[in-house]
Amino acid sequence: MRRLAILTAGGDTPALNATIYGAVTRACQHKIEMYGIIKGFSGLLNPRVPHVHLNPLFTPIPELDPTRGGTILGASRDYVDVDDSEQIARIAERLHRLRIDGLICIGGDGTLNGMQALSDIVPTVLAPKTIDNDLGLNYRGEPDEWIRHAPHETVTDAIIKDGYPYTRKPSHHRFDLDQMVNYVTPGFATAVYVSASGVQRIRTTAESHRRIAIVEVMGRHSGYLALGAAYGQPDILLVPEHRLQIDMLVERIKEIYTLQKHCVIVCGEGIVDEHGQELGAEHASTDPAGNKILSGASEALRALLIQRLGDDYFTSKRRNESARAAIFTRKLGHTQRGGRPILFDRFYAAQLGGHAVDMLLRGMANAVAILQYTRQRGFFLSEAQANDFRDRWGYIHARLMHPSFYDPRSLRPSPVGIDYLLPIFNNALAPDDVEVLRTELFDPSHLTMPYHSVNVDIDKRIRYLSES
Ligand SMILES: Nc1ncnc2c1ncn2[C@@H]1O[C@H](COP(=O)(O)OP(=O)(O)OP(=O)(O)O)[C@@H](O)[C@H]1O
Ligand SMILES: O=P(O)(O)OC[C@H]1O[C@](O)(CO)[C@@H](O)[C@@H]1O
Repeated sequence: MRRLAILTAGGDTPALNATIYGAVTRACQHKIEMYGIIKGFSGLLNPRVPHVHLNPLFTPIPELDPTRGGTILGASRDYVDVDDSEQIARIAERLHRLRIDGLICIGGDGTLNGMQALSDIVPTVLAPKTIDNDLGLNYRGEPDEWIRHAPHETVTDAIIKDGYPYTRKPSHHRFDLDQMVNYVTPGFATAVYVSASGVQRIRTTAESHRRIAIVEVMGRHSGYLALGAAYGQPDILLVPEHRLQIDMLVERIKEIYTLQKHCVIVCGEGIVDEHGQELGAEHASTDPAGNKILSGASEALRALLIQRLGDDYFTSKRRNESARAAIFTRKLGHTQRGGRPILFDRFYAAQLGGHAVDMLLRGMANAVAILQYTRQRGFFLSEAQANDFRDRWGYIHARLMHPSFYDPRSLRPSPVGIDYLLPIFNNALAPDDVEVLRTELFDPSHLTMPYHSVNVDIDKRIRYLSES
């Protein structure tokens, strides 16, 4: 292989540049040229295929800094239509003219779905990323448990994908952490770091003003991020994999509020009510990939609590605030996806990027570089076939957090959930992750110099395929 291409698709994460860096470093060692495709799949849909040579003279370009969050290549959620054979033929022709021998897509479950069409025309592998930690399997064979229903069938608890409602058969699998496929994905650790810090900061106001804070974290239908936010010591944690038991929740809040005069609740953005309906789904819209944009779980929960607790509850506690004033929400939002990646993400993202290059060199295609963990071996790199992630209809589902990670009675992580988190976070931070704050944030030049975006420098490096 003489020349590879790499792209970043889906939402950004702090570890994308680190993955690109790992892939480029490995490519340099093998004297392979690496072209970065601009803005994910949309770069391939563009007849001029905007791209950047990432390692001229087999040296990584200086803009490629593994500690810089996001992606210097840009990302998008544009769609390669598997059924549009003409579009795919055009992409094949463009890659051929660019003399690309293999492609690395950095992305999550959506990217893996979108990669299928490409792997038929050029050897393609996925290097995983996502803050949601939903790319992977809790155990091999998990995709076979999905049931696809007729497009317009009304089914409770269904997740709608590509127009089809999907539900899960009850699982009889005996879960063991060692069997997870892709234990954790680069991007997740940094997002947890931000979420946990956010929870701690928001508690200050709740505690001082005797309020109930509801902190909403991302993750779509998967509760990993909410689970990880437990490091910020919220009083209550709500995850999408367990239906909300409102009576129990209200009782628990009262107990906590009576004791400590405030309460901090973390909720995943995809939490569901007693009937399996998403709490914040009223305002849902869709992006081109068909992902629901989940909005408003925390606001919907707040409305429920205002109604259930009422002003009287707070008056009885000798507060002169209404329930409306005493219960507030904060979405941590895109802060979870931004900024410098912490050590765990930086290191394993780079390893996975390098591994993706090795996989292509070994002749693998339509495959995924994965990060495995067992109690005996610790973390190690491996690979899986994309088909291992597909259900019987060929669809790759986002991994849900295994329900055993959560204790629905205490509304906290279960012992299994704690065992899951510990290996990731025991040594996740490096001294420089903390030191950087001390040395860089209050740099006096920040007050006088405008922000210099890496996009400006990358723009000067972009080349195009001639249209002739
Ligand atoms: N079923 C599908 N078929 C073809 N392309 C898809 C499909 N699902 C998603 N894609 C494309 O894959 C890319 C990434 O998908 P998506 O936006 O779901 O993010 P992701 O890879 O799951 O990562 P994250 O969830 O972390 O943002 C997008 O460009 C999207 O259009
Ligand atoms: O950046 P956008 O398009 O608002 O997407 C937000 C979604 O992307 C993710 O950050 C990653 O999939 C989700 O957690 C979240 O629901």
